[in-house]
Amino acid sequence: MQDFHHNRARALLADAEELFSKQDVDHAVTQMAGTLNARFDQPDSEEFPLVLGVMGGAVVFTGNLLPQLTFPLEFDYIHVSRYGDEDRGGEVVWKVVPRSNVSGRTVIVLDDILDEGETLAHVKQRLLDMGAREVILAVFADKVIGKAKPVKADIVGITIPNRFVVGFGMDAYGYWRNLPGLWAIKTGN
Ligand SMILES: O=P(O)(O)OC[C@H]1O[C@H](OP(=O)(O)OP(=O)(O)O)[C@H](O)[C@@H]1O
Ligand SMILES: Nc1nc2[nH]cnc2c(=O)[nH]1
Repeated sequence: MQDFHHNRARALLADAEELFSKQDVDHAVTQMAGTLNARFDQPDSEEFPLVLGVMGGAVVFTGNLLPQLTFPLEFDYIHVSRYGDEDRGGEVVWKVVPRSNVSGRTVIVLDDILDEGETLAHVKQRLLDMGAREVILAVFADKVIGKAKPVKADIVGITIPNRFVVGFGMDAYGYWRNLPGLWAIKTGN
């Protein structure tokens, strides 16, 4: 069993291509933090935004971004999945829904990737329905898919080509969320 996973994970990576190095990724996250700090770290600002990480893919992005934010905030998470262990999206499945603390708040949603946009469109709508005053979508990677998306990110770290990527929290078949850079895999493995 363990051999199977080792072999499959290694084969996946052997066929993959690094698109963004750890340095590229770090630089992009720091730029995103700068954008958020420019809005929320103001001397006379009384805003106290709620930052929501979208688990599981956003776990690494969230962990890297949060210590670079310099303003008072509340952190919480939601858990939504639509890909599971597949490389194609399906139905949006809520595993942990937003808590009632979103009502009346400015909510900053952190997610690893905006692909077809279905996940974040659902997330944004649910937060607005629950009474969020403003929803800011901050995505680490925005994929160029050649067609319109149901939602647009407000803050983007990197723009990536239309390939299935792993690393920096993103997985293929459950593998390689732990890679520090971003790699494109061959799909259909
Ligand atoms: O724009 P979309 O096409 O909807 O895809 C984007 C979503 O896909 C990934 O989640 P996934 O369903 O793989 O769950 P995970 O975060 O647990 O990996 C990613 O974390 C985004 O939330
Ligand atoms: N790991 C991963 N998850 C995704 N969810 C939507 N697009 C992607 C992608 O390219 N990679």
